[in-house]
Amino acid sequence: MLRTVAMGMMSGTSLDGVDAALIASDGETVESFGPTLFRPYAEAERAVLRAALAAARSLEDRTARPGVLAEAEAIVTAAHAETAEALLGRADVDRGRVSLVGFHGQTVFHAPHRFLTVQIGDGAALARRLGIPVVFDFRAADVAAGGEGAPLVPVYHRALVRRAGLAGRIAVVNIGGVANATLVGAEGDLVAFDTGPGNALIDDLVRERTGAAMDRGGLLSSAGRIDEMALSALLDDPYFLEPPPKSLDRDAFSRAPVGRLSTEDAAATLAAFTAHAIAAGVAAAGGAERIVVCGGGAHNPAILARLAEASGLPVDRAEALGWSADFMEAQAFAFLAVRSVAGLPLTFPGTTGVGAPLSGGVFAQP
Ligand SMILES: Nc1ncnc2c1ncn2[C@@H]1O[C@H](COP(=O)(O)OP(=O)(O)OP(=O)(O)O)[C@@H](O)[C@H]1O
Ligand SMILES: CC(=O)N[C@H]1[C@@H]2OC[C@@H](O2)[C@@H](O)[C@@H]1O[C@H](C)C(=O)O
Repeated sequence: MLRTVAMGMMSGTSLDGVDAALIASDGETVESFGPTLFRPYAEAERAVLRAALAAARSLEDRTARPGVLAEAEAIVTAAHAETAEALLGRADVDRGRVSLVGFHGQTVFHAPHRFLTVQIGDGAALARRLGIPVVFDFRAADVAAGGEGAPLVPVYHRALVRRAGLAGRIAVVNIGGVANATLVGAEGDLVAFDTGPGNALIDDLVRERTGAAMDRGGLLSSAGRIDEMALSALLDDPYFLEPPPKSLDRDAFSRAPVGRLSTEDAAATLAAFTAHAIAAGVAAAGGAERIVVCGGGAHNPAILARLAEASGLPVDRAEALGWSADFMEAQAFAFLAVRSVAGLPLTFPGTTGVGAPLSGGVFAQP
């Protein structure tokens, strides 16, 4: 099949900013990885996005943009246009060769059992502004067909595992705001699901207690002691008993059990919560020979150490395999855009619970 140079852009549940990455791919394999760019949200933009997340909880219609949601959508579209322009303008990028953009947008609400998943961001406006076709609204078709609408990245994880020629069953784990795992079997069979919290609870705790956006380098999580009672209370949630496929909204868990702990102990306990939920999820899904970690949580040594301990498995960061921990999702949406245009499936019974492999995404011409 013909290869496309595509740009993928992701604004994840942690609300940290826009990740953009270029890849060359035919939608089956990844020929090469290109330059990447991260554009953080300004604190004022992030405040509007947080307000939009709260407002979106009462949405009944996924296309409605009442009040702050319209403002947030304009911010998301503008931030992505700016990021794409900046990446396309770089000296190491040949703008004329980039022929497709995959635009995830920003999830503001995810309730697939109510047939509702809401990603804000105007794909048609982005296509016009960039003069490049854009694929967006990747989750809607899967949810409409009865799937979870997430995770979508597993088919990209499989392409990377095949490309690296890894043997055995591999767990690729993304620790973003929420954490998700893809188990890639030796035959390429896929089981995927959101494991539980990623960094969102830690981010919210640290913002409230210190004003910082994150526990950078895991310094607080590493300095604290895990409160086992609080950890048990956190893990005592029916979500962890549900079989995969399953997916989560960013704000599915409460951090009330760590409310009385010092900031360090609370952060350590929340890091352990993330790690234990991943380890338990991987084990319940049949286990793996190794775990490869990507997403921002790969920068938190307390999460990685607890994950190795709780799973008893070798845990590597994506970089150990030559993959990008920070831009894997952006690359994935480039890959998914190419698959969408080719009519290839994005989701599978094992990844979202959809009845049969299904393509998705909405195509916008400039
Ligand atoms: N240097 C760092 N030290 C510690 N934590 C970090 C570091 N860099 C990023 N993180 C954590 O990772 C988060 C961002 O991760 P990432 O970009 O993978 O999430 P996302 O893509 O927004 O979310 P999701 O995958 O759920 O959609 C930050 O909010 C922060 O908690
Ligand atoms: C609804 C939604 O946006 N979910 C995100 C979120 O962040 C991580 C996890 O929860 C995953 O399910 C998904 O993102 C990645 C990119 C995915 O779809 O694979």
